[in-house]
Amino acid sequence: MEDDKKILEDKGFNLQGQVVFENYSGPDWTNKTMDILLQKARIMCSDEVELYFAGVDVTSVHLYNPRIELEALHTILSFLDKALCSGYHTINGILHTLRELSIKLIQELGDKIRLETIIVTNYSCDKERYLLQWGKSKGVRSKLQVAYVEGAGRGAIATEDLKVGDIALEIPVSAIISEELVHESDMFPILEKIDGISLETMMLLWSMKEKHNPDSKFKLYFDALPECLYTFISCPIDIDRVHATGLSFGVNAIMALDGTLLLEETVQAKEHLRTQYDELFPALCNDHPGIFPTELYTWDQFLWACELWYSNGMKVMFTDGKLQTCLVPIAGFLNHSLCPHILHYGKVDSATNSLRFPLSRPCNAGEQCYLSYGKFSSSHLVTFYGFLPQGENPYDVMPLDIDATITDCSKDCCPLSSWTNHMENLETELEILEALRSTFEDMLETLGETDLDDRSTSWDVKLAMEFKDQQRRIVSSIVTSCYYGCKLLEDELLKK
Ligand SMILES: C[S@@+](CC[C@H](N)C(=O)[O-])C[C@H]1O[C@@H](n2cnc3c(N)ncnc32)[C@H](O)[C@@H]1O
Repeated sequence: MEDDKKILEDKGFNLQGQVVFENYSGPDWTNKTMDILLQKARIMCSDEVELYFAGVDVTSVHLYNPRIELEALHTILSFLDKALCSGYHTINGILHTLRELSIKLIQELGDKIRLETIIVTNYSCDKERYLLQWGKSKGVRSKLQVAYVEGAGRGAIATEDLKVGDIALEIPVSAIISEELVHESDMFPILEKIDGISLETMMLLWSMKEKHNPDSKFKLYFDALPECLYTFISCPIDIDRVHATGLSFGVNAIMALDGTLLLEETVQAKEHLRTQYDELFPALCNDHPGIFPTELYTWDQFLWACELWYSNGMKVMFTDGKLQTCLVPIAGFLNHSLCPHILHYGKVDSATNSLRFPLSRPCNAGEQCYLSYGKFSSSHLVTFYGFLPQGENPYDVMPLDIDATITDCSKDCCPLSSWTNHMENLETELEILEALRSTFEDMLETLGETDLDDRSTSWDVKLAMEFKDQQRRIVSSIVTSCYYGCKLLEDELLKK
């Protein structure tokens, strides 16, 4: 927030929340004004990391990821809508023109980034249809239907042309799986006595049993979940492994991750879960066999539930201000995209007591409607969701240990002429860039070559190899940038 403020001030923007429409003349007035609004909105919509990477050129459209562009346009649209509602009639015409332009820009952005969805027609969607019918009977309103889509299991498809602001889906609170259910269950009095147990773990244990309850209110929800998460067989759309995450990677996939940081991440995450499981079981089954039947609380079932909650859990803010991780039937069919249709969701609307999923960009009938799961790196998406998003992920991270022993000239050098100072700075930069190049070259070597013959048909090995390929491409482009950076600096130093 402080960074946002500073950059806005540096760029000469007014921080009091007021927007001054400068008196541009000529036909380009609307475009120029929109440009200024966009520059401001891009900064407001960027977080600390995004601002850091955008650097001095924060307002340039080229450095921005489409999600920020969409957020920025959407912020402007909301601002214009609010202004129009507040009834400053003298400038209504201007506001309407700007509003039309922002809608047009959102549409154009959507056209640029549209992902092709291939619907797989030879799979029955009966269970999903039953769930939708159940939803309707519980007051769910939906402009989406469910279909199998290539590469992602099920997906939500728009049944009609949806505009910005339309509500694609509305789920009443009574149809959401939340903590309330565990509180009402017979396991709560036992679980609440366990030191340090979180409500999320309680929900997880509740869902492991509820999934087998023939009288469950959420039976159709559990029935529509993929049966088996550990099918490492070849399957064109990997239906059976939807919700299987990096946590169920087999030995070959783990081996394929060698040289990547994801290896450590998945191993550690799994170890953490195993410890958590061992702390609870078999003790709970032994002490309360009626409530925790041994056959429902195996390690495999525990891992299944963890994967379900990681890949389908949604943070919901209820009207009392409490934030809970919930399972939201039907909304759980929405897949993730780096520039989704639905950006803002998760807060229960107090007027309707429902969770609404409004569109931030249009979605045509027949098109897959995407949600944002959050600003996650590819390694996080692989570990906790079991997929790699299409396109370049601006949230990918590459943690680095920087050796702080590289000479810092600025501290102990005596005052120098500006030319000498400039040259010394260049030398330091060259030294740093060379050190970075060598670090990334080592990393590239550790990642090794792709052995195409090794590509197995199992989903986990394929995913691990894809991830490694992607890491290799990122590291290799960093090495190339460092190489050209060094060359530029060397040329500059030769002018000495
Ligand atoms: C909330 S569910 C979404 C619906 C899911 N496709 C299904 O069939 O139930 C999350 C899971 O969907 C899959 N998924 C979501 N977005 C995806 C994407 N962009 N590409 C591939 N798989 C995706 C992953 O398996 C993820 O764990």
